[in-house]
Amino acid sequence: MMSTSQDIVLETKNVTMRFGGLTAVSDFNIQIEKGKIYGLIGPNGAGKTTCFNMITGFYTPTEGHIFYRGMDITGFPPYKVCQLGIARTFQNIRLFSNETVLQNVMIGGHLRQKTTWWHALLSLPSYFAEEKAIRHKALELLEAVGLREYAAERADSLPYGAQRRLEIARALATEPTFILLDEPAAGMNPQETQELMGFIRDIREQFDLTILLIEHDMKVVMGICEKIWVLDYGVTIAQGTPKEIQSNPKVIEAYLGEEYVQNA
Ligand SMILES: Nc1ncnc2c1ncn2[C@@H]1O[C@H](COP(=O)(O)OP(=O)(O)OP(=O)(O)O)[C@@H](O)[C@H]1O
Repeated sequence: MMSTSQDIVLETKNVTMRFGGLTAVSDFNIQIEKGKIYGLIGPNGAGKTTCFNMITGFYTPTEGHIFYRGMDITGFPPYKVCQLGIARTFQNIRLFSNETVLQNVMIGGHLRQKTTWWHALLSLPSYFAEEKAIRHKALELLEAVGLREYAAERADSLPYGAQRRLEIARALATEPTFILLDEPAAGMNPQETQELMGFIRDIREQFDLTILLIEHDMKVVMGICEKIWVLDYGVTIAQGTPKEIQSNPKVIEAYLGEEYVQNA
């Protein structure tokens, strides 16, 4: 079935990012359908994280436009992008390591908060009611990602795989409809990676999400992505289903290598 514009959660049109003389991303065009898991792959330095930084407002593209549910969000600051329903995680886990697991998730909830700091100063009931609601929601999210029993522990006391899940829980606390995961399997052992794949599918169902992920672990990418975009030196060299990507000669040459094909 053909997708209608309502099915498209995110669309980029000829998005280009230059840093001085370096073109990190060139004419990036993607259309991401609601409810799907998309992958962005390519060699180191290909421009993948730069794409994430443009979509989430950390960088303003030099050229081109980004549309979220039909709205032109090009150049919107990160907090605005987040409030609209786009959340992300980072390649290097960015948790508040001295804070508890629960507090880390509550921070995500605060980004959605309607009452402000002066409500708190004035001790307005609306402030305390909202704090309570954020706490309750954070505990529910921890339950959903299997970390409820660690709520009171320090974030940095968790094993690595659990820290990644916690970072995702914090992103979910901002109530996103679209989530970008930057190398979610990085540093994970095979068992954690296997669990992560199920986890990503579960949160998609449970929170009605659309997902774009960057990942170097091809088992994860080929196992859970419905469509894959391949970048090389900032240029999109291929796009398609896992099957199409795995047999694309340009992708094999630039990224996967003959060895991968023989072992696949
Ligand atoms: N703020 C910046 N200033 C200058 N150059 C940058 C900046 N951010 C990224 N680059 C450059 O843009 C290119 C693309 O980098 P990017 O981090 O997007 O690649 P990547 O595909 O995410 O790589 P990796 O897989 O290693 O994370 C690289 O050459 C990088 O050095």
